Amino acid sequence: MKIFTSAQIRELDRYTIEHEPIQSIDLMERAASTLARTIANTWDSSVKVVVFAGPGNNGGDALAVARLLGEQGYQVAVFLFNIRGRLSPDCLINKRRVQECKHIKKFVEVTQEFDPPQLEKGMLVIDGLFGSGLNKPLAGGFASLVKYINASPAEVVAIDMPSGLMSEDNTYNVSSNIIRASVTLTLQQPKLSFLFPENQQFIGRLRTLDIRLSQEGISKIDANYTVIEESDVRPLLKDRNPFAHKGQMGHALIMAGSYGMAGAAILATKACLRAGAGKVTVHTPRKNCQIMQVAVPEAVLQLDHEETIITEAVDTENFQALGIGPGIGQNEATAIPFIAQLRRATCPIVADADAINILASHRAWKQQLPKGIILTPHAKELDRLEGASVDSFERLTKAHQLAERLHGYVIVKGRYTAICMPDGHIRFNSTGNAGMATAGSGDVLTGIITALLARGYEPQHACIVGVYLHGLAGDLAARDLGEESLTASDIIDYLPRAFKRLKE
Ligand SMILES: NC(=O)C1=CN([C@@H]2O[C@H](COP(=O)(O)OP(=O)(O)OC[C@H]3O[C@@H](n4cnc5c(N)ncnc54)[C@H](O)[C@@H]3O)[C@@H](O)[C@H]2O)[C@@H](O)CC1
Ligand SMILES: [K+]
Repeated sequence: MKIFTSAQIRELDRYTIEHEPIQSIDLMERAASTLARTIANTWDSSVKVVVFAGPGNNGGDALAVARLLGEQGYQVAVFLFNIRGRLSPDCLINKRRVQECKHIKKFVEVTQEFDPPQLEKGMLVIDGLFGSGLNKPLAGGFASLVKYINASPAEVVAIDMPSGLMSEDNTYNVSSNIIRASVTLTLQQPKLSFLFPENQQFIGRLRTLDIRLSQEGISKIDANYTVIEESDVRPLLKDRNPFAHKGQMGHALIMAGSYGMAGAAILATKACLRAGAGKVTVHTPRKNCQIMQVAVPEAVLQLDHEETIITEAVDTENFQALGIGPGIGQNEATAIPFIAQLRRATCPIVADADAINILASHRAWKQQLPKGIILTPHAKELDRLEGASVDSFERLTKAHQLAERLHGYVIVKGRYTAICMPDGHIRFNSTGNAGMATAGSGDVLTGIITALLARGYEPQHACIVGVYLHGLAGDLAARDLGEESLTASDIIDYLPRAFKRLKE
């Protein structure tokens, strides 16, 4: 699913109007009837409704919703804010329709002073002040109105977006001047800012309503942001040739673990095997020998000369992929061979966890990373690598600039894991759950992506399939076990089911 910017939403709007064709006022009516139907399915007509409408098309939607609910027997009070004496054409038409509607008993057009209505518990506020046309943070009277609504005990339904929230960049926004909705009914597709954790407090429960904007227009507009869906992943999966032998299924090298962190190596290796690699070799410190042999008998061990840390860079000629970093620590004796290893590797690489921390403390090394490398930081690791960010948008921007600079892939892990491609595209994962916020979950992802690379997936496909499978395995595990008790090992155990589901 594509995520459009506000400029692209306007473009799509115009495309739909021109090519369907449909009058813009009728498109607004279509959106409003879907909104009103959704509201009526959740709240019956005993609820008192207060509608706050702004001067643009978001306000137009809200006025149309007010009329439609009024016609269905809801008691609706409407406040239209027309401070500048200028309404969008469709907002103006809907203002007249509300004024002519005998079911609306209270309609107030606010041009100067505003005497706010009492908002009580059990009332429903419909927020149609601003949507995707907001061009700067709210201030003055609108900011006071937002604070008034937020302080009230009434439930708030936001139309398209919580008013005050920007579709993309909220870095310089003022959070107290943004509506905190209990439900957001967004039109056609979620906005970029909805994917960020710090904005969940404004959005509440999100529902995306299909208002049938032109499918042709949607496919023509090139979106920088997309959300990965199952239908995107299925066609990418490789078949296993019935005549295959293990030598053709990819030989992966995992460089992981230090003494006390053997678990990271075990998880990455197991995940790599479960994600379909034909053979997996693990390079790990000597002291991990026994535990690795017992925990993952399928893997081949390549022991470092050192007892407790990794101190060698090795030949990768016989491997089709290298996964490096989980649990390796940040000892300087590991860091030096680590960068040598990256330079020396002849196969695709996934670098995770301590690999990223080492890069963060050796800034100059970032320039030496091989093209096509896949880095998988979580938010904190990315902050260490690229400097702290004030919010998720800024962090995403840094990640995407890093991917462009490296000609590589930066996977920022989180609720909607973002894969930043070297060409500037960003793909968000839709699978996964809060249960996966648990130690070792990242090591599992490293193992999965390494396996896919070894199997011969293109790096961008390995990233997409990898994050999707990882999240899906977590979701299937959580369905059976619940989120609270989920462990990284459970994600590995459910990988077979995730594959099966995608191959069905
Ligand atoms: N393609 C779609 O998805 C459709 C969108 N529609 C609605 O149209 C909305 C977008 O409408 P508009 O583009 O008219 O934009 P908005 O209604 O979000 O706001 C635009 C108005 O707000 C003013 N404004 C912007 N920032 C302000 C600020 N900080 N303080 C005070 N005033 C400010 C602008 O000058 C303009 O008058 C969507 O959010 C949605 O609700 C629907 O009508 C149907 C189709
Ligand atoms: K709104």
